Amino acid sequence: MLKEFDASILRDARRVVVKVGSSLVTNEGRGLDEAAIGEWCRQMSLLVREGREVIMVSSGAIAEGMKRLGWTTRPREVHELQAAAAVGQMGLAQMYETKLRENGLGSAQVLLTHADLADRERYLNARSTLLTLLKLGVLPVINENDTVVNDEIKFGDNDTLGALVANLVEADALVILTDQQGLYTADPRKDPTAQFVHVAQAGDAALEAMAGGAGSSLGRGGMITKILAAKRAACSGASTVIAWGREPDALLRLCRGESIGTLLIAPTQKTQARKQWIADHLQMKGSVTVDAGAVHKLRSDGSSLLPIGMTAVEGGFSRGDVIAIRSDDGVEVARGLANYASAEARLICRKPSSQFEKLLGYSAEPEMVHRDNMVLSR
Ligand SMILES: Nc1ncnc2c1ncn2[C@@H]1O[C@H](COP(=O)(O)OP(=O)(O)O)[C@@H](O)[C@H]1O
Ligand SMILES: N[C@@H](CCC(=O)OP(=O)(O)O)C(=O)O
Repeated sequence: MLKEFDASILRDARRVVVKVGSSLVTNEGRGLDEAAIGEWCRQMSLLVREGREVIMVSSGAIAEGMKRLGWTTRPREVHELQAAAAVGQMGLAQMYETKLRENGLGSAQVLLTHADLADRERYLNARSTLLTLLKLGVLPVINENDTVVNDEIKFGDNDTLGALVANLVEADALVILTDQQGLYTADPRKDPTAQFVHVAQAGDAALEAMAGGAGSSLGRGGMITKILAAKRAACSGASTVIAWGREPDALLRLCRGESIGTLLIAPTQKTQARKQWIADHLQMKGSVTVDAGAVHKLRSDGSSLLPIGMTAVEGGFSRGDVIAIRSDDGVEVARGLANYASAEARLICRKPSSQFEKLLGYSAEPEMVHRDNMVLSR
């Protein structure tokens, strides 16, 4: 196990996903905790003002819905849980909107399902929307779209959703705020001798043995889903901090480089992780051939691939598929995520972006493959 809490990880993080659990958000089910939500919103707005990009993943819809409906025990029927989520989500969105606005920040509600992130096209759409919101200086507040999912396809707990969002937007860090100071060697509610874990490597199997289930009937996952979320976030190079949500100024202090909570360090760097994922694609559904000028731009200038440099489109692929980029002698120059399906790519091949709207009926990205989603082949 690692000993040093590397405070520079959070200090240097530009893009951060913050996740808060149901019990914190709803004050153990007593109703939306206005003061706590206000505090997180104040801190997040200060972070945005200093140039960081922040996304919030907030639970609490079901717990708040139960409170508003006067239900004291969690229903077992899925449609009742879904109804509670629909009621509670109104309050949640309203509260975040109000508190962020009070702090001078715009907000946006994004409700996602597993199917949205499993489908390549919807995945890319969700990604583009979130990145656009960040660029606009608006803070996205995400929850699972509980009303349309059933048990088999649910994320279930928002720790997993937080990690998937961190992967989706390639965040530098995931901060999971909960009702404990962080990870202990055993559930501190059950084992008073449990020791605090300051730092460890995300994905270390020993952590999974320490973590138990949820501490209250409101939380879904407990510590185990947080440990697994850290492992998942690490796949795209994001490190995770698990910290107490009521720790004064926790978010600000973490981003100033203070050691708070448990840090689970991603073993691979962000860009390396993403490029590795692209490079590892053995089977590609298609390719594009590019002219000598485009080859030079990709290899020497670090440019994205624009359709004007393409001379042919081979195979059938969808938006979001990994495709090969080849020179006219068939040698693979690079590979990356296609912004356009093959049928559309054929329409805009050799064309400048000014003509895309006329050719496609809509205007979208100027790049066929963006540099961030591309890795050069050796
Ligand atoms: N090893 C552990 N260290 C800390 N907390 C643990 C551990 N194992 C289980 N837990 C429990 O996990 C709970 C936090 O998870 P959960 O109730 O799902 O919260 P949230 O709503 O914040 O996601 C804690 O209150 C604690 O009882
Ligand atoms: N989407 C659900 C959250 C599920 C849940 O309980 O998550 P968590 O409290 O983070 O373990 C809701 O808003 O009620």
